[in-house]
Amino acid sequence: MWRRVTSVSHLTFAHKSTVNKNACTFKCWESFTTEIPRKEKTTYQRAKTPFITFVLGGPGSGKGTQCMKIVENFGFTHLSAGELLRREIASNSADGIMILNTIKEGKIVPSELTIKLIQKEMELSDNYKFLIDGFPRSEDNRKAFEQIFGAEPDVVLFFDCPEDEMVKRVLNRNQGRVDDNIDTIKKRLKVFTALNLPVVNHYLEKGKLYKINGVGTVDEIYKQVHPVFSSFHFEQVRV
Ligand SMILES: Nc1ncnc2c1ncn2[C@@H]1O[C@H](COP(=O)(O)OP(=O)(O)OP(=O)(O)O)[C@@H](O)[C@H]1O
Ligand SMILES: O=c1ccn([C@@H]2O[C@H](COP(=O)(O)O)[C@@H](O)[C@H]2O)c(=O)[nH]1
Ligand SMILES: [Mg+2]
Repeated sequence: MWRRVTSVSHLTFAHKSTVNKNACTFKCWESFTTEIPRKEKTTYQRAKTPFITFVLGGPGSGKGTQCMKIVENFGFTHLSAGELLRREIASNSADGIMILNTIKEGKIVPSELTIKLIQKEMELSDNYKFLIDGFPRSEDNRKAFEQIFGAEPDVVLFFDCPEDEMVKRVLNRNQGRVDDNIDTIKKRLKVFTALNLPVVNHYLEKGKLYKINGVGTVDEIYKQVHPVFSSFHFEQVRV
């Protein structure tokens, strides 16, 4: 069993690629001063450091669907940024109307607001493995996250899917989302190309990107995803 601490203003992430080591002010885990080599046989649970995965891809590329399978197999906590924003709208928060209008337009909510919601969920969680789905959506999002958390992600998954397939899936989704209509989808695709692809390229250049072919059945796609996480030797929930 590992120990949690309640205040971390004096602590830092024991993270390989820390950007701003003193920026982490949220409740997290006792950190080690020695660096943990990636993919060694030691489990990350013993390492007690947050393991952060960004899950990227266009609208309808299958991020949420694959996240469910990763949770099931590797015990991650799934944080969908879009879902957190929709929850904020539903709770009639002060920012609700602004978030709703932004989502209807397929635009991006200010970074600090989204990061605040993600940070709150991470604080509430006892887990150390996080899937952050649909974030960062822009270079501004990415830089703000790295500044505030003082850390970069360990893994970035990118679901690569043709636009016509993504449009088809979103229009068939049937979950009553205000942005699942052809007008908003077109806007979201433009925003994805203009603002999200630069983030994908950034992590490609950093060697952190795992590009997954997002076409095929859910299980066929997951076959590409599973080895990404098994290579880290987590204590698996289910094989
Ligand atoms: N491989 C697949 N083949 C066919 N349909 C799929 C596949 N993966 C997911 N879907 C379906 O496509 C729709 C979109 O998938 P999902 O919600 O996982 O995408 P997403 O990337 O999270 O989208 P968004 O960014 O809009 O939240 C869902 O209805 C889902 O059931
Ligand atoms: O980091 C984020 C994530 C999402 N948004 C807004 O929400 C919608 C829906 O997001 P999904 O990931 O598809 O659920 C997205 O189009 C953005 O408008 C955001 O602003 N920032
Ligand atoms: Mg989703």
